[in-house]
Amino acid sequence: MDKLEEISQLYDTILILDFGSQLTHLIARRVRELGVYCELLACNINITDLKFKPKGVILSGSPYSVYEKGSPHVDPEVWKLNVPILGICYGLQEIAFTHGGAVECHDKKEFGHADIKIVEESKLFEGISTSMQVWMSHGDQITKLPTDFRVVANTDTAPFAAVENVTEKIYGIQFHPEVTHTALGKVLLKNFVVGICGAKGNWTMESFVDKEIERIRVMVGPTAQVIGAVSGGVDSTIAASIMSKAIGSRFHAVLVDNGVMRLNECNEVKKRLTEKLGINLTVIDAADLFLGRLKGVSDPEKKRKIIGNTFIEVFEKEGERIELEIEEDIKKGTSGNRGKIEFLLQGTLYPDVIESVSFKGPSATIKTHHNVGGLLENMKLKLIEPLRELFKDEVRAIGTLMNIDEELVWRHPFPGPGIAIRVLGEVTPTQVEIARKADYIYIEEIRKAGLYRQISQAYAALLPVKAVGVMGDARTYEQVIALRAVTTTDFMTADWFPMPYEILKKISNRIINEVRGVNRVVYDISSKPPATIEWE
Ligand SMILES: Nc1ncnc2c1ncn2[C@@H]1O[C@H](COP(=O)(O)OP(=O)(O)OP(=O)(O)O)[C@@H](O)[C@H]1O
Ligand SMILES: O=c1[nH]c(=O)c2[nH+]cn([C@@H]3O[C@H](COP(=O)(O)O)[C@@H](O)[C@H]3O)c2[nH]1
Ligand SMILES: NC(=O)CC[C@H](N)C(=O)O
Ligand SMILES: [Mg+2]
Repeated sequence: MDKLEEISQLYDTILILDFGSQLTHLIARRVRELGVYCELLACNINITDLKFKPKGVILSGSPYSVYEKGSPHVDPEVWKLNVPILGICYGLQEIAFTHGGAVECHDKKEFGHADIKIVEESKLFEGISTSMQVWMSHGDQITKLPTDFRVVANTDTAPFAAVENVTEKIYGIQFHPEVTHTALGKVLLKNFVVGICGAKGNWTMESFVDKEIERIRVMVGPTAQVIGAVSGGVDSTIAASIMSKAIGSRFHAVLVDNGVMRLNECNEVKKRLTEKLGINLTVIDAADLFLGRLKGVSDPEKKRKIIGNTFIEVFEKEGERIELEIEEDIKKGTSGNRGKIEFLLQGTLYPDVIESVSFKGPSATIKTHHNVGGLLENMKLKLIEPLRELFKDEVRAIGTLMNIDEELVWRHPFPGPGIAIRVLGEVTPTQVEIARKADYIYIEEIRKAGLYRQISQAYAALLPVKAVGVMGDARTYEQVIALRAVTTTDFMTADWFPMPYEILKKISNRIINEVRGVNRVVYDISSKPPATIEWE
């Protein structure tokens, strides 16, 4: 493999092994916040398959019990890596269980806040006084410490709240430093990652962009070409800018108009990408194809699958068209340094990757994200995903660094299946038009009120119900628009936004007056979970 192919070969990397805890991605967030690069992989990977030598390893928590049949365990090779290892909760229990200690279900469970007493000096607790408030979530406990380990901290109910074997460089804590409820959790993680592992905090977005451009150039080589799925969303736009900087006109950006984009979206995206970013974007009008296939379909999952598959089809066709064009040029000798299309660019982010690394396979399917990753299996193109290792806020930081318009960088995410999953029930051109107009007014008013940046995502959905109203003294029997606005950092959980009444009043008035077919507007006050951000 080329030396530049893996980001993990360029930065000091902490390896996080995931045992399936809901909190594992937070460990990754916290380590990245320290400026240290980390990768999250399934707990049962073969250590010999690792493409890099980590500076340290963190073992996550888990819903399982180490002693239960079928519970997940690490490849024992991990203990021979000779780098520091930190076990968190289940991770600690895994250390005890595999090193001759004992773990049992305990009648005193600890959920929530606890105070630990630090009873021994330890590098892990450097800069932290003799006690610390932590957040616990466990029902099992170590009942026998392996030999050569010592207790560093305890609580009234957990005698082994923190343990270590300094010679073997193995550390374990029963509490969760990755959650903000453990106030000094970040200090502890820094002590481990920087102090004990010696990882350099050189994971900055400046260095990332330069190295990524260089990595892409090496990967693509001097003549190959790249086709890119670009939606105008922040992820694919920034991926496209990086690609364009790396290989210039050998990059072909393609936007598919699937007939369920927002009002004026395709034109605006084309304008923005061409004028502001110098990216050559082809818009393919496939609206009729998509809407034709969606006719008569009201099941949300079916809609998503139809759209996902049609995306692939349209994309492949466009790839073939560009290929033919290039072949002609090659025959005529006018291709310059243009070779064949060998790569496909996508705006995939790390959360998408994380969802598929769990040791027990992807978590329960709640929604099939129209995932262009599905292209992988039967495509001859190799994938390039420059942002695959990044979280959304890191992508936004890159956008700011690259001087990309603030408006674009802070754009609310827009799902690939677009308005089709915001028109509940059957998607017809008329229904799409109603939702589109209402959405436009909604977002316009949010912007006017200066609230756009405070909200993480907002949109209007069209409900498949009719309600009675009275307009101009006449009875109406029309549809209902639901307004959704949420705040969130990671889009995995979200709160509904407390929209000021005055603004709601204005929006409701405008939608009912300006959008034919709507006589009621409601505001969605459900958080995620139990609801989700999109209605379908
Ligand atoms: N209409 C489209 N045309 C071409 N590619 C698309 C389209 N919609 C989505 N994609 C592709 O699917 C990927 C995933 O979509 P997603 O909405 O998650 O990301 P995004 O649109 O780049 O950013 P954002 O999350 O901010 O909307 C995009 O990065 C892009 O590669
Ligand atoms: O590109 C996408 N393709 C999809 O199929 C898709 N489904 C949901 N989303 C976006 O994901 C975030 C979480 O949405 P949910 O709470 O509805 O699952 C929100 O930001 C949603 O807009 C999608 N994005
Ligand atoms: N949060 C965890 O890792 C819990 C580990 C184990 N399931 C317990 O209850 O103790
Ligand atoms: Mg999008």
